[in-house]
Amino acid sequence: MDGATVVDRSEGLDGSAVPRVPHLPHEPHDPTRSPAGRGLTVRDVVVHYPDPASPRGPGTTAVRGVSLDLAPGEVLALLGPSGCGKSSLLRAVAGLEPVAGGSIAWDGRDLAGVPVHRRGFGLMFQEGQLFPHRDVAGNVAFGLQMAGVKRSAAAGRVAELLDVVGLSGYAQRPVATLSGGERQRVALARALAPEPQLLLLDEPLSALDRGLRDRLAADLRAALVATGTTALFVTHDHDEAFTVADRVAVMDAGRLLQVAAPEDLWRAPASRRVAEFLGYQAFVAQEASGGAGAGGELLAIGPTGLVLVPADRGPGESSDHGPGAAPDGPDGVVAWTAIGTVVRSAFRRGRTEVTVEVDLGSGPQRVVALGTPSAGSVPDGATHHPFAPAPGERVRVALDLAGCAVVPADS
Ligand SMILES: Nc1ncnc2c1ncn2[C@@H]1O[C@H](COP(=O)(O)OP(=O)(O)OP(=O)(O)O)[C@@H](O)[C@H]1O
Repeated sequence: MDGATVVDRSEGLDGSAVPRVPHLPHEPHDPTRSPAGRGLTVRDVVVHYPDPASPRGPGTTAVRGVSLDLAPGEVLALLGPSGCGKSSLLRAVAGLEPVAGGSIAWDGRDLAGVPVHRRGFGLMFQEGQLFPHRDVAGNVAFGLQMAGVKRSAAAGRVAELLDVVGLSGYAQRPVATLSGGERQRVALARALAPEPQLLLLDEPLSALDRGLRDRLAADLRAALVATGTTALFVTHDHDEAFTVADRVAVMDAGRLLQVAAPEDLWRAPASRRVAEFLGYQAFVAQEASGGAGAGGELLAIGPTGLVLVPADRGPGESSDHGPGAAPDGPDGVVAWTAIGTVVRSAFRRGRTEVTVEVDLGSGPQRVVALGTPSAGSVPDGATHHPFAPAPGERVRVALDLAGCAVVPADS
């Protein structure tokens, strides 16, 4: 490790300056949120896979007592790391996997024993699995034909759906000529066409490249909202979950950790594990950071929670915010600072992200701090280039509390 890294404790980590973070109440998980049992009701569901090599072995319990509700018209994302049980839960709701415990109901009707094709649910997977011998319209019309919808009525619905997914004019295109993103749009139109009472989507965008995923996630949300579709959406990508869903359910190791609207989840993660999964990059004991009366809590520092400040800027020159205030931007920087060593600088999305090795109280670690013009901008005619320090330079990082949250320390 780089011996040059130091903590400037005299300037706040253990001392005078007190970081103040708006402390939002954590939304408790309320499994009875759905009005009068309408929509999807999942109660204490367990999904267990026997060990194929040894039927008497312990097998794998993929879902461990999950309860959640999905109101009509709501889009809920199941978010969690690979192997946490998202797909198993989705498949159990679809009827593709038996439940080893608990119950799944739609509009108050228990679905135990109701086969997949009688649940009235639509499915869409990572690879849209289009019919290669049908054109775009033929693919979208498939579900309608299965449901006995007349050809003339189906044609109108197909045109409507192609419009919703942004593929007007594509009706006669052979699917082999489509890009990956266009194929997933067709798959979405096909899944929406029969107006499923619940649409189940399993990583529908994960086969696409990053930029396309971002665009399609927004379009997917628009299509679900425009058609009033109730949807359960599985993803391991929090950006995608936040873009598509009304509420996000975070899963880990078969259990549900927190269910909340994206903004609430981001501002008040219920535990360190949830915060880590959302991308909070560092955790500082409140005692160490000088938080008043904050025993048992951690300050969770998000991707925008650290900024660079000029090396000569002391705590006394920092902004002063009252308790509960939610500072944002460079003005939100408080006196809590530490000195570290630059590992690299990268200019991304219009800002400089500086990776700094620094000790925030629990040993040296790498964090990303945002360069701001106030950190030492370089005049260039009418414009200012953000400060981009070179590797090895010593810099001072400071908190931007608008990018931080408080989580329980023992979580
Ligand atoms: N058919 C199966 N037989 C045995 N074990 C299975 C089966 N399907 C999944 N599992 C196991 O159950 C656990 C949960 O898997 P699941 O696919 O539900 O997770 P996931 O969160 O959807 O993961 P990913 O994001 O990687 O798809 C994993 O340990 C997995 O190995």
